[in-house]
Parts: sequence; C-alpha cells; structure tokens
Amino acid sequence: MALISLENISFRYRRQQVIQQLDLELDDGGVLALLGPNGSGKTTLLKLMLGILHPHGGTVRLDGQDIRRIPAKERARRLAYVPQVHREAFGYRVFDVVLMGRMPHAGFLGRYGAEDRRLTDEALERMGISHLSERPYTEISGGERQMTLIARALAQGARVLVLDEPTNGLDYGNQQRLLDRLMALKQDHYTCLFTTHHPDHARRVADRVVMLQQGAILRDGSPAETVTPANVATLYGLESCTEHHHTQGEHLCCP
Ligand SMILES: Nc1ncnc2c1ncn2[C@@H]1O[C@H](COP(=O)(O)OP(=O)(O)OP(=O)(O)O)[C@@H](O)[C@H]1O
Repeated sequence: MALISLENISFRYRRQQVIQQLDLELDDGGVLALLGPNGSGKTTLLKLMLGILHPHGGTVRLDGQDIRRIPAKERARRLAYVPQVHREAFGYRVFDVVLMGRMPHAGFLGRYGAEDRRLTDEALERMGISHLSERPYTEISGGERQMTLIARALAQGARVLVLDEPTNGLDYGNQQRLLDRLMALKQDHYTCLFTTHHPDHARRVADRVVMLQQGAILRDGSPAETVTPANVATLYGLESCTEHHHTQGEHLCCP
C-alpha cells in the first residue's frame, strides 16, 4: 500500500484551477523531488498531501486512510512539514523553536517533559546546530534557520518529511550541506519529499523526480529518465538546455 496517495485530485483557489485531476503515489523510503516553474502548484500539492488544504475533487490517503479522517495531532506525528524559511516575529531560542516540534506529543495542558527535551537535543545535534541552541531564532542566518526548521521536523518524530524549497536562499556551501543532510536522513530510513528550483539538486539526491507543469504531471520517474536537457527545457519553456559532464557528475546548463 502507498504511504500517501493522491487520487484524481483537483484544487482551485477561488476561480483559479491550480491542480487538475492529478494522481500520485508516494511509497515509504527514499527521496522524491518535485520540480516545476513558479506558480505550477508545488506548494499547493504539498499542502494537499499534508491535509492542510483539501481538494475540491478526489481523495488524499495516508496509509490507505482518507486524510480528512485523521486528526491533526495524529497527522503531525506521521508527517512533518518544513515550510519555506521565514522570519519569526518573536525571538524564541532555537531550542524552543525545535521543542515546538514536540507539540503533537505534549502532555496535559501542552507541557513538555524530559523526553521532549532529550529528543530536542538529539534533533539539534543531528542537524549539527547544538551550538545555536540558546541563540534567538531572529538572530541566526537563513541557512541556520533552515537547519532549525528541519530539526523541529525531526523532533516531531514523523518519519516523513515534506520540505518546501529547503535550499532556497542558501549559499552554495550550505546548499551542498543541506543536500548531504537529506541524503543522511534517507540512510536513516526517513521518507523525504522536497520541492526545488534546481534540477541538479533533484538529480543529486532524489530517487524519483516528479515534474509539475500547470498543476499536472509532465514527467515522473528516476532522475536519469526525467532530468534530461529536453525535459528541463520543456518544463521551464526554454529554447535549449545542454548537459555538462565532469568528474563530480553532470550538470545542466540552459543559456
Ligand atoms: N492562498 C492563495 N490564494 C490564491 N491563490 C493562490 C494562493 N496560494 C497560491 N495561489 C496561486 O496558485 C498558484 C500555484 O501556487 P503555488 O504556491 O502552489 O505554486 P509553486 O509552484 O509552489 O510556486 P513557486 O515556485 O513560485 O513557489 C499560483 O498561481 C498562485 O498565485
């Protein structure tokens, strides 16, 4: 049985149709990258998968169960969402931002216990940001914030991580480090789904790539099958795209 299945999903914001009769199944394990131009519906699709938005047609299932019937707390124990990095209005300590991931497990009156704090420490360590624990979230860099949000998702205890443009706004080094973390999570048997504007990132870490164009799937398959110069040119409406091979692998170049 698929971990998440989208069956004949349609969604619109007011009159704008954004997702059109889309079918997609996500299995347990591995990394799926979602590629698509601005406005193609990637974030909307993630929110439908998470049960944050509900489709106007079709059904979203989590482990075979209609996601609308799964209470929010229970969904949060199974699926963790890492939204695009944002600036928190309040200067919570990094530790507290990550601890908030324990909310779906918190006891009576939302109190956190010693186990919640231990899992928070563990998540901070896993993302390599224990040294930031006491710093205000408003006073750390974009890359550090991204790591903090992933740590919060790990503390949440869900085995499925859904990340919206996790490399957005990161410098080259931090992008590579973040992709390495995603690969490490895959080794630890997490299931990861992420959106990206970088076909090369999809190629580097994903086992499967879904290309979304105007709310419909253009291609779905392994990176070798999907992230080809011809498909990338079609996806982004470019005249041409070429592939460069070097010792570290290949990368695409679209003039
Ligand atoms: N809350 C909203 N209300 C109305 N329209 C929306 C809303 N959110 C998104 N849209 C519209 O739906 C379409 C799809 O948006 P979505 O954010 O899913 O695309 P995306 O592929 O994630 O884009 P990007 O790559 O720019 O982040 C866009 O045309 C957008 O303007």
